[in-house]
Amino acid sequence: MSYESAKAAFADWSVDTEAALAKLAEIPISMHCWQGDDVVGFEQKSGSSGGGIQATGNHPGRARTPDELRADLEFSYSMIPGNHRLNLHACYLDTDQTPDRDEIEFRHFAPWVDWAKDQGLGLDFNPTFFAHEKADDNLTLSHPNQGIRDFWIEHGKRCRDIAARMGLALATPAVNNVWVPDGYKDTPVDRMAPRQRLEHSLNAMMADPHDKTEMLDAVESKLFGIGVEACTVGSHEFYMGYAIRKGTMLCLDMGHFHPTENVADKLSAVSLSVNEILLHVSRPMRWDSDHVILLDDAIQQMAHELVSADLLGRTHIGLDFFDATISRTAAWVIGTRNMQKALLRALLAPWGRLKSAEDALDCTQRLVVTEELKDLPYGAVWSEFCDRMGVATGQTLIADLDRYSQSVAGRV
Ligand SMILES: C[C@H](O)[C@H](O)[C@@H](O)C(=O)CO
Ligand SMILES: [Mn+2]
Repeated sequence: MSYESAKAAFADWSVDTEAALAKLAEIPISMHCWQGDDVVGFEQKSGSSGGGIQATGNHPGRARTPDELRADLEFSYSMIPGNHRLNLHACYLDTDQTPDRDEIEFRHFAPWVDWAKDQGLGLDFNPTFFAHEKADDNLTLSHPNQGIRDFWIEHGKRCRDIAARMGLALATPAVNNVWVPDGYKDTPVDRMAPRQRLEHSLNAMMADPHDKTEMLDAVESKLFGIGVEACTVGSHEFYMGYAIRKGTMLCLDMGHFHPTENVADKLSAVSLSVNEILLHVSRPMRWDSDHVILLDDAIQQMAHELVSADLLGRTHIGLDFFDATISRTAAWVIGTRNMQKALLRALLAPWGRLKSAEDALDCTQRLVVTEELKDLPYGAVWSEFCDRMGVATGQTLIADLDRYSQSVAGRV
């Protein structure tokens, strides 16, 4: 179907496709660097990830250096319509030096900032509280040992400074998201002490104020991870309370709740108590497996909530998945485009009509309209968006993704 026919089909429902396309073009997605190299980083050190983050698979083409990762990212962004962001982890520093986590400085990330400026990308940042010998107990900011806590507090402080410098350099605030793997494999006798220690460490780490035009603090909860099945110190209730009391952003990772929970349902609820939300859009399969996101019901509901509840202005959309069984660049492209497709569908919904039916308790009308909308020609509007942005679709996209994947297959 042509775009003009699709436009007319949506106009029949009083939906303006041009307004939807204009809005979609303004929504940045923060693409996570760690899909490109299976969460390894560039520290020339080893250590287990901890907290249950684990990339599985051995598809060829893993980026081994910052230059390779940037080349893969450049290709991927060229396959994704719109202007987006990169979410960088602290273990992805780009330097010949080998600073420990409590020694990193902005200069160790300067090549990323220069590159981001050149590419017109915003940057977001994350301290790395895993894959380090001082995290091997699966305890960091809540560790009973003061020295280990201090080490991680210093890391966290430095990351906030680095993120703020990134935000300043790129004239767009960098979200600095804190996730720690802290927890216990078996049932602890004292759940209070580690939570008190985590609270004190976070307070110490975030004591220095930063301009919100440069850096925004976020905290990320988790239900459980492999190796910390019995207790996660930074649980949802812990961070929800912390974010409300301290005025930080709350990060909702779609893989960090019970598999039957609807994370989209949480958006309106938490938005009444926190100003801004960070999303880690992911696809948990039975557990926090971080599969590449599909255009499925969970993602669609997330997009619907963002649009229907008017939360796009105070939600930062980040992605969090890592699949090493498929082309890593294709994973980025497919996942990011799926997030955009879900947003487009939400932007093309006749919200006034749907909400009127609901307000009138006309659930039949709500259901029949919702189901009829599924037959509308979303694909034609998406193709138009990609055409206008000079980005491939369909067979051309598939061929381009395959060509790039083949070109990096020789990396060992
Ligand atoms: C690498 C990220 O920090 C990590 O995925 C974190 O966000 C998470 O979700 C841990 O399960
Ligand atoms: Mn996450």
